Amino acid sequence: MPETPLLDLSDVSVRYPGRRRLRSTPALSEVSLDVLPGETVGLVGESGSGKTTLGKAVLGLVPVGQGSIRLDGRDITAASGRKRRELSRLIQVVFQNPYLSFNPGRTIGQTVAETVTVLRGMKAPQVRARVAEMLEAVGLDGTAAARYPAQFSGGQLQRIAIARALMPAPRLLICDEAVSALDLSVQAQVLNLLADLRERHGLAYLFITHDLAVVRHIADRVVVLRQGRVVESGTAAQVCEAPRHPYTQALLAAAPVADPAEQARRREIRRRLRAGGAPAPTPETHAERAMP
Ligand SMILES: Nc1ncnc2c1ncn2[C@@H]1O[C@H](COP(=O)(O)OP(=O)(O)OP(=O)(O)O)[C@@H](O)[C@H]1O
Repeated sequence: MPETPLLDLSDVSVRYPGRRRLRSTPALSEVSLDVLPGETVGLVGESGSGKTTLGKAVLGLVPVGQGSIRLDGRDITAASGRKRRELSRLIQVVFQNPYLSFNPGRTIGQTVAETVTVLRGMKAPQVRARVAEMLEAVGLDGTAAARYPAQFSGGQLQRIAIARALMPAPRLLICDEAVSALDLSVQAQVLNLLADLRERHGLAYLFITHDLAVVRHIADRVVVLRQGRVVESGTAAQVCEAPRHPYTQALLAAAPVADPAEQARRREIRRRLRAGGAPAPTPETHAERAMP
């Protein structure tokens, strides 16, 4: 029997209020995707394609106009109240900018503790022990709890944001451009940390990014969004190395890369796309070479 998806979106459409109904395009149109337990699904697309809106729909932050969202088989499309609080425990999110994710006047320990205090009603000694455990899980020592955000680098703050998200023992982590603000070497460290946490905690990820190199590195499967619609999906290797849809090919060709040979290949792909011909993807992945 096929495994029940942890997250299952079926024909989900979202339209923001205030947009002119007849003339505007919805932010999401009939999007279907699923994430299996312990799986990493990359969601890619250029700016405005609807990636964040999809994450918000899963988190219940925007209303779903049509379609359904199921978590572990339960319909959560319009969950509210107690059910929504339970879901908040199971689905956590890490955002792009670690500097905006923290209150500068609160210690790291206070900030990391927030989710369990709110969601699980834990007592103080349990909370302190769990904070120390989670900080250690992301590679920081216990003294970090007493310090303030300004005393940490961007990469360390993103580790702390991940520790905070792990506090209530979620099953799904939505990473919305979670490594985009970090420079390449720090990015690689955080990606490795996420892969390691997945092994140890059986976490599943919905990994939202505009960066196909990152997705190639971390995802099992990739879904490509364009103007709120899924244009392509498949394994990370297939989508990143032999994309079928011209939009995915263009995304790949636009991704920055340091290697001159790869740059030449990209120029050729762009030239062919402009000329209306089919680009010829090579089996060699530039994405791996782009990662340190
Ligand atoms: N609060 C909002 N009100 C109205 N329209 C919105 C709102 N948020 C997003 N949109 C619109 O919905 C569409 C999808 O936006 P969304 O932020 O989901 O895209 P994205 O792929 O995450 O882009 P980015 O990578 O720039 O964050 C865009 O046309 C955007 O302008």
